[in-house]
Amino acid sequence: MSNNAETINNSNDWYKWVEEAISKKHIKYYEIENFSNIQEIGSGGFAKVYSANWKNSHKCYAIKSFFNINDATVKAIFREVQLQREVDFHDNVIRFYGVTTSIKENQRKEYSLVIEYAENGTLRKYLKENFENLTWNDKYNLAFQLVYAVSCLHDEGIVHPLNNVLIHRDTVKLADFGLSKRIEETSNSQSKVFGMIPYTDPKIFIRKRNRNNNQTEVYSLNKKSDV
Ligand SMILES: Nc1ncnc2c1ncn2[C@@H]1O[C@H](COP(=O)(O)OP(=O)(O)OP(=O)(O)O)[C@@H](O)[C@H]1O
Repeated sequence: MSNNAETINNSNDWYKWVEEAISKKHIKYYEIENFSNIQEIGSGGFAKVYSANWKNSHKCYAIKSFFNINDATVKAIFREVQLQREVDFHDNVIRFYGVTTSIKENQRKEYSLVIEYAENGTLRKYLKENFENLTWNDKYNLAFQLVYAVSCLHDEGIVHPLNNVLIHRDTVKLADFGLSKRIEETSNSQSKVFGMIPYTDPKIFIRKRNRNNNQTEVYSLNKKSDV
C-alpha cells in the first residue's frame, strides 16, 4: 500500500487503494451477505452506523456506511482508516476489522467500514441513563480509561477530538478518527476549529501561536467531566 494521506485526492484513488489493500490482504474483506440481523444504531454527519451479526453467530460488528463518498470526503475516510489502524491495538480504541460493500442499493460498489461494536453506545447517553447507579469507583474508572487512552494516543502522535466516545460493557472506546489529527498537523492549523464546539478549548478561537495542541484535548477532557 504505497498511498498515504497526501495521495488520496479523490474517490478514484480511494477505490484503487481499498481494492489493492484487499487483494494484497492488508485489509480483510467481509461479504455483506454473511452478515445477519442488520440494525441501524446511529448516524452522524458523514455516515450511518449499523450493528450486525457475523454468519448467525453471536459476534456483533458495527458497519459504518458513508452517505456520500465523494472527492471531498474520501480524505477523511482514509484518515479514519489509517489512524484507527495505527492505534487500535489499544483496549480503549474501537478496532478496525476491515471493509464490506455498502448496504445501499447502488450502481457503484461502495465500501463501508467494519469495526468493533460498542454495545452500550455513546458515553454521553450511557452517563445520562446510568449516572445515578454508578458508584464513585465506576466514575473514576471511566475517567481513568479516558485519560489513559488520550495519553496513549498522544504517545503515538495523534490528537482525537473526543467527539465520539463509546462504551462497551465497562470499557471506554474512542471511535471515529475522521477528525483526528497528527500532533504536528494541529500545530500548523491553529485557525481551524478542531472537534465539537462545547468541548473546544476557547483559546483555539484566538489565534495564539505556539500553543501545544495536546493541551486543547486536556480541556476537552475536563469539559467531558461536566456531563
Ligand atoms: N462502533 C460503534 N458501536 C456502536 N455504536 C456506534 C459505533 N460507531 C458509531 N456508533 C453510533 O453511531 C453514531 C454515528 O457514528 P459516527 O459518529 O462515527 O458517524 P459520523 O458520520 O462519522 O459522525 P460525525 O458527524 O460525528 O463525524 C455515533 O454517535 C454512535 O451513536
